[in-house]
Amino acid sequence: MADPILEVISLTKCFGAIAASDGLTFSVKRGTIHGLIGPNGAGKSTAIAQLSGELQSDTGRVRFDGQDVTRWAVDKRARSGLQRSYQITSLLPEFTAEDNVAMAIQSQQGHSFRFWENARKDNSLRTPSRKILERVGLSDFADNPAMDLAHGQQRQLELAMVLATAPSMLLLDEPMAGMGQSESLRMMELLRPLKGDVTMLLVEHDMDVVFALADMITVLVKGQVLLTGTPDEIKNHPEVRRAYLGDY
Ligand SMILES: Nc1ncnc2c1ncn2[C@@H]1O[C@H](COP(=O)(O)OP(=O)(O)OP(=O)(O)O)[C@@H](O)[C@H]1O
Repeated sequence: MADPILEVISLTKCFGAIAASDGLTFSVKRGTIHGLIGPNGAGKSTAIAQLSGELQSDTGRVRFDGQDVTRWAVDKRARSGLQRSYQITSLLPEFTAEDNVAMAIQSQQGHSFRFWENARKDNSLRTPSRKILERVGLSDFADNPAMDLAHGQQRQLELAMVLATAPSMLLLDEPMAGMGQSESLRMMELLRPLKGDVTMLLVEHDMDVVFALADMITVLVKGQVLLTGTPDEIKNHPEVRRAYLGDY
């Protein structure tokens, strides 16, 4: 069995009287897709924000790749390989798909965009950018401005930008949100082969997607872990069915 790349130990975050995360404990094995599911308000987004470093936890610990990252800021966690997916809002709409990826590579290398016109001609950025666009199925759209891409393609571009930073683990908060069925299927087919190279923690409301992709699933209810198990264990667990899945 693969070793855990991420260990979440008694993680807690309160907003006033609400314990959005209440003693979360689970671990994610390296090279797997791990689903994080639960009803609305269960604390999934809060957990993702605590893991990415956007939210400081009240108590508990996060260990990533053998290091205690509990007090690390977002940037430091990202540089160590623990990355949250980009949001469409971080795309530069007037720049081409390739430019957006090249800038993500450049920012990972710690450069500024000051000499962007020169960087655009730089093969050390162009070649990997093209490769990453190919990996997310956007080769034919490399020269299109991001704003001209369809919604699903913009989500593919977000994925390309986060892959440009060479993450070892991705925190994906509803990567299929706002997508139609065919776009969602496409995204699934893009995520699946990344497994192995990139460990993924996947928050997703679409249970078909979660059950198709995840190796293990953690169910949250009211800020607490109800159960961690394989998709079959989760599907067939009476308490999970009662609390969340209903007649799925
Ligand atoms: N910034 C905040 N201030 C106050 N309460 C918050 C804040 N963020 C989250 N909460 C509360 O914490 C609880 C967990 O919210 P969270 O958004 O993490 O749940 P979720 O499982 O992601 O929900 P959803 O599936 O609806 O996105 C909810 O009761 C929510 O109202």
